[in-house]
Amino acid sequence: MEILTTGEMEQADRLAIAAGAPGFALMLHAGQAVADAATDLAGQGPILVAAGCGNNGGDGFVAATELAARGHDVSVILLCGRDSLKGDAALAAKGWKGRVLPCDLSALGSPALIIDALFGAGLNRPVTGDPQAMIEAINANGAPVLSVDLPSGINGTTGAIMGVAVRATETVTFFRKKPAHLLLPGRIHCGRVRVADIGISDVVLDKIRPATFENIPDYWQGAFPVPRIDGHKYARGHAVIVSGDLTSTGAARLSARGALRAGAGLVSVLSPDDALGANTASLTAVMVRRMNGAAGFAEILTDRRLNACVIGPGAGVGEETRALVLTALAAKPALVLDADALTSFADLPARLFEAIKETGNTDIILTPHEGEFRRLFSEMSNKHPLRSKLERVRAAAGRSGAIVLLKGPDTVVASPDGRATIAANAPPWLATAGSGDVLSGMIGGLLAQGVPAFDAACIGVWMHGEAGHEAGPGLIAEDLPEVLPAVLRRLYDRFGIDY
Ligand SMILES: NC(=O)C1=CN([C@@H]2O[C@H](COP(=O)(O)OP(=O)(O)OC[C@H]3O[C@@H](n4cnc5c(N)ncnc54)[C@H](O)[C@@H]3O)[C@@H](O)[C@H]2O)[C@@H](O)CC1
Ligand SMILES: [K+]
Repeated sequence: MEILTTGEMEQADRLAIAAGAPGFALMLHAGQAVADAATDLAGQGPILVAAGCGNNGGDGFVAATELAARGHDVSVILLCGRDSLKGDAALAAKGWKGRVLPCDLSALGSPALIIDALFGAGLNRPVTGDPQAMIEAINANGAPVLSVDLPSGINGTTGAIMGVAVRATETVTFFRKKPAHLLLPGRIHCGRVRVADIGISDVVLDKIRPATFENIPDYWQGAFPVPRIDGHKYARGHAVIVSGDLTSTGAARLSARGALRAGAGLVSVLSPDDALGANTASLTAVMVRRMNGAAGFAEILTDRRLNACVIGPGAGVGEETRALVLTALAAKPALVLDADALTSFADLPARLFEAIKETGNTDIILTPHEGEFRRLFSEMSNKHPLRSKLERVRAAAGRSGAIVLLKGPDTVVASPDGRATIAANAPPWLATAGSGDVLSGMIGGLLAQGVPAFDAACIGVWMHGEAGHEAGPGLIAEDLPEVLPAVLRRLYDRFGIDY
C-alpha cells in the first residue's frame, strides 16, 4: 500500500477536486469517518471535540455535527475565534449548531472521548503557547483520544514530535497512510490507525507516482519465491556465509541457518582454518568449506553457482574484512553486507561506495543498525541532522549505490532508484543478540533463490518481524529460523499457494 507525504496528500486532494469532487465533500466524508470511529470508542458517553483553526478543525466540526445528530452529547472547544475560520473549515463550523467553548483548559471536563482535531497535515512549526497547553491537558485528561488524520503535534511526513504531541488511542487518516503513521515516534502517538475512504479515486496515484510503500506481503507478493514441484535444490541457489575466526563463529552459523530456512537450496559457511573444527562440529544441513583469506575467497567465488553471499556477522573489524568485501564486490554474487563488514569501512566509506558503483551489480544490500548507519554515513548525517529515517535511508541508498536497510522498530529499506518501504510489524523483543545475523542470512537465502535485491530485503524484514511474533516474548535469535516454517505456511495460505 502506498504511503503519501503530506505534500503528496495535498496533491491527491487537489487532483480529486480538479476531477470533480468538491473539497467540502471530501471534508464531509472525513468528518463522517471520524464520527464512525468515535461512536465505537465513546459508547454513549459525552464527547469533546478540540478543534484547531484549519481544515483539521473543519473535520472536527463535521464529526461533532454528525455525532450530535446521532444523539451523542457533544461539545466543541476551538483554539481561535470562530470568525477567523476560513473556507471549508468555516463552512463546517456553520453546520455546527451547538455551543463553541473558548480555549479554556478547565472546559475539557471528563468526557468519554476526546476528538483531537487541532492540527493535521498543516502543522508547520513547533507547538507552543495555548495549543501546547491544550495538547498537554488532553494527554493528562485520561479519556481515550481519537486523533483526526494525525496526532496533533506530529509532523505527518517525518513522524517527529514538533515540541509536544497528542498521544492518541486511535487515529483516523484519509485515503492513504502518511510516513508518520509508521515511523517512530509518530507511530507510537497514533495508537491504532484506521484509513478511511473519503471519495478520492486511486486514479490520482497515477499522477503522484508515490515511491514509498508499507512493507506488507501485498507489496512484494509477485516476487515471493515458491519452490517448483519440478525444481531441485540447485535451482534454489547456493548462499555462502563468511565465518569469523575461532572466537566468533556463532553469528555466521545463525545467519546460515536463516538462509537455509528462508529457502536457499544450499548454504555453505566459509570458514577460516582455525574455526573449521568449531563450524563443522556445529553444522549439519549447512555445509562448511575451508577459506584462506581474500585470495582463497576469490577462488571459491569463481564458482558461479555460489550466487549469494553474506559478509559481516562475526567477521571482525579491519583490513581483512575490507579485503573480503572488495573481493566479493569484484566477483559480483548478490551480496549482503552486514555488521562488521560495514563498520570496517567507517573510516573509508567512499572506498566502499566507489567499489559498489564500479561493479554495476544492483543486487547489493547494506543492513546496518542505527549505530552502524551513523558510522558509515556520518558525513551525511552530520550535514542533515533533522532528516527523518525515511529521508536518511533514501539519501544513503543514493550515496552508496546499494540498497540500504536500516534496522529498528520501523525498519526502512530504500533503493538507489528511489523506492522505499517502511515496516511496522517488528515486536520489541526482536531486538536481541544475533537477531540481525539471522536477518542478513534470510535475505541471503532469498537472494540465492533469485529474488531481486529490493524485494529480498523487504521480504526478509517482514518475515523476520513475523518470526518475532511467532516466537513471542523471550525469544532468542536461535528461535527465529525455527519458526520460519510457521511464518511461511501462513504466507502460503494468504497467497493461496498449495502445499
Ligand atoms: N485538503 C483537503 O481537501 C482535505 C483536508 N482534510 C483535513 O485538512 C487537514 C489539513 O488542513 P490544513 O492544511 O488547513 O492544516 P491544519 O488544519 O492541519 O492546520 C493548519 C492551521 O494550523 C496553523 N498552524 C500550523 N502549525 C501551527 C503551530 N505549531 N501552532 C499554531 N498554529 C499552527 C496554521 O497556521 C493553520 O491555521 C488534514 O490534516 C485533514 O484533517 C480533510 O478534510 C480531507 C480533505
Ligand atoms: K489532529
